[in-house]
Amino acid sequence: MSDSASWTPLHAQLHRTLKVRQLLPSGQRLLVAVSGGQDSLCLIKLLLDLQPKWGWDLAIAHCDHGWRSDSADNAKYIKQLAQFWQVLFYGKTAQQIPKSEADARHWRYQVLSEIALSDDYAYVVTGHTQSDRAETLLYNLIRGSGADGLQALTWCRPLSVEADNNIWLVRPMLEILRSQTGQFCQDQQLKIWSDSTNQDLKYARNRIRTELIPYLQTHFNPRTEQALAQTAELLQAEVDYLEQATEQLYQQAIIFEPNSTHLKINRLILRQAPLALQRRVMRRWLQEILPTSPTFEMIEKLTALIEAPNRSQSDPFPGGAIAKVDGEWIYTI
Ligand SMILES: Nc1ncnc2c1ncn2[C@@H]1O[C@H](COP(=O)(O)OP(=O)(O)OP(=O)(O)O)[C@@H](O)[C@H]1O
Repeated sequence: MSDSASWTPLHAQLHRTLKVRQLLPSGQRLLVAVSGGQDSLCLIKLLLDLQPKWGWDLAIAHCDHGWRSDSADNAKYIKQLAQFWQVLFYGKTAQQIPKSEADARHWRYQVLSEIALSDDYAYVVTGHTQSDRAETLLYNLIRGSGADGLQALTWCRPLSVEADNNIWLVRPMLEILRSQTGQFCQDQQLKIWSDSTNQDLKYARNRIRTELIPYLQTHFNPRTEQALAQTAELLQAEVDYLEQATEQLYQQAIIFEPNSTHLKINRLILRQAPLALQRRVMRRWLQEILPTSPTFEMIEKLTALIEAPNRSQSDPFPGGAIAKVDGEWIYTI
C-alpha cells in the first residue's frame, strides 16, 4: 500500500477477486486504461495500492478521441496523475475524430493493443463495473441477442481476435458497482473528470443507465444491477460449455472438399444433436463462408435444411453462396 492509503473494504474485495479468479498474476506488467472517469480512476488507485502485495509493473494509457472541447485538458490531467504516482504514462490522440462510439472503441482497443505489444504488457486492464455489465446485458437483450451477447462483458478475453499476440483484456471490477467507485473516489479525494457525453440521452446506453435501470430499481428490484450481472455470470459459463460442444460437433460433421474451398456438412450427424447445437454449428459454418456476421434469419434457414427434403436449397447468402441438400449432405456452391 502507498503511504497515504488505508485498506478499505473495496481494496479487500478486489484483492480477493484477483486471488480467486487469478486474473492478474503477480509480477506482471499491466497497462491500465484510464479515461479519467470514476471507474477507471478507482481502478488505478486500487491497483496502485495493491501493487506492493502483487509486485506488478503498472503503467497508465489514456486515449484522447478529441471529441470534446476539454479532451486535451482531460488527457493532461491523467498525465499529471501518472507523474504524481510515478507511473509510466502513454497518451495517444486520434488523428481523425471517431464518428461513432463504436469507431472510438475500435480505435481505442487498437491503440491499447499496439502499446501493449510494443512495450511488452501482457495485460490491458479496464474499469468496467458490475453496473456496465448489467447495462450491456439489457442493451443486448433489447436488440435481440442470444446467450452470447447476454453473457455481457467477460472477466478476461484475448485483446485482439485477429492477432495471436497473447495480450489479455482483463476487467477485474465486474463485481463492483458504479455507486461504489463513485464513493471510493470521493473518500480518496480523487478528482473525477466528468464526461459530458455520458449525459447525452441520444446514446442508448446513457438512457439505460440514467432512466431504465433506476426505473427497474424503483419498481421491480432494488438490486437490479446485481441480478442482471449475476445472469451474465451464469450465462458466461453456459456459453463456454455450449461453444466447446459446438466445436466438437462441427469437427465431426464438417468435411472440407479436397481441391476446393467448399465445405459440406453431414445432416445425419446434426440430426442427432439438440437444436441449440444445430443452430450454433450452422452459425459457425456461416461465419466461415460469409463476409459479414450471420443474422438470426440466415442461421434459421440453414438449420431448416437439416430436416428438409432432398434437393432443397437456401436463398443466396450475402456474397452469393447457396446451401443445397444432397442426400445426407448440405453443401455450399
Ligand atoms: N479515453 C479512454 N482512454 C483510456 N481508457 C479508456 C478510455 N475510455 C474508456 N476507457 C477504458 O474503458 C473502460 C470502459 O469505459 P466505457 O464504459 O466508457 O467504454 P465503453 O466503450 O462503453 O466500453 P467497451 O469498450 O467495453 O464497449 C474504462 O473504465 C476505461 O478503463
